[in-house]
Amino acid sequence: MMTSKQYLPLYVLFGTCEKVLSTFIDLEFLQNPALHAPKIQAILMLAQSPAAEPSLLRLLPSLKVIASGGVGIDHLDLLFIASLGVKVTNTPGVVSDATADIGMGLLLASARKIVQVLSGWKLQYLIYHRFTGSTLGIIGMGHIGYKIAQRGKGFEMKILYHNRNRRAVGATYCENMDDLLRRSDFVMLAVNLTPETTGLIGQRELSLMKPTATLVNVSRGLVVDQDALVKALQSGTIHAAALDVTHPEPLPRDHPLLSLPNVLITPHVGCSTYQTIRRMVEVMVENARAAMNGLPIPNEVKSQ
Ligand SMILES: O=C(O)[C@H](O)CO
Repeated sequence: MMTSKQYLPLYVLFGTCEKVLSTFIDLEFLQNPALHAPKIQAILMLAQSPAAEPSLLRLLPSLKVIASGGVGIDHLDLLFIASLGVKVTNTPGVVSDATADIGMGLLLASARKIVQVLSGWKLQYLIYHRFTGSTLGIIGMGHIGYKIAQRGKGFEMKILYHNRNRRAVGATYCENMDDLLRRSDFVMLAVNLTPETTGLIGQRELSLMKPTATLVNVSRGLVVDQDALVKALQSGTIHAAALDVTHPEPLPRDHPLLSLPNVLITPHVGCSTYQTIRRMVEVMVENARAAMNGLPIPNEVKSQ
């Protein structure tokens, strides 16, 4: 049975999971982290937490590991952290089902305008583009992309995907992303945020999409050029967008994406189920413990 005292050398940067984490960590410890800084060997943080500042990390001479929850590690400066001799871990696979669920939920809600019609009869929203049997283009065929493809097949969708390499996923590979953009009724972004994927979808890419198409993003806000997206949605270049991620999060209240009638936005809740977060925290703790004890680390992320 774990007790919080065993975890005294952990310092937690809270994201949205305070309740779950507090079952593992002695909250009293957080009152005065500076006092404990020399003892801290591990930081647990969530993928959507603010970046771990170099100025903070330099204060922690005993730090061995940053155990990040979720799959994305774009909030971490891997090269700088490696230069401190500190390991980084994530929790791949744990978030895939829940994130794919949100992706499909957004897709379906957007296609059938479920949010727009919730409050009753609004004639302009009563006819939809079909969902079952349409073409779904997935950009990024990792764990999450794969789970989305499986769900799409349940809706009898034709599945296209674009990825750095071809995978045996029972879907049509588009080596050229433009080809996928031209052919898809729904485009789902499920890539990691890297320098190569930052701004992946801009004005040119949006102009290749069908005017009836919907863009769904469960990846990271920065994968899309948001100004270009606003223009594409206002001008009818594409039909709609459904976003679980934006940049920044949350968007400022006066951001045009928040008032467009053809946009649905959820607040980065892809992985937010009790079961996913609990498992995520368990894996974070397993990773942190392994690194702290010099054991093989289950999910180490190497800097390139
Ligand atoms: O990166 C992830 O896994 C999700 O965005 C959760 O933060």
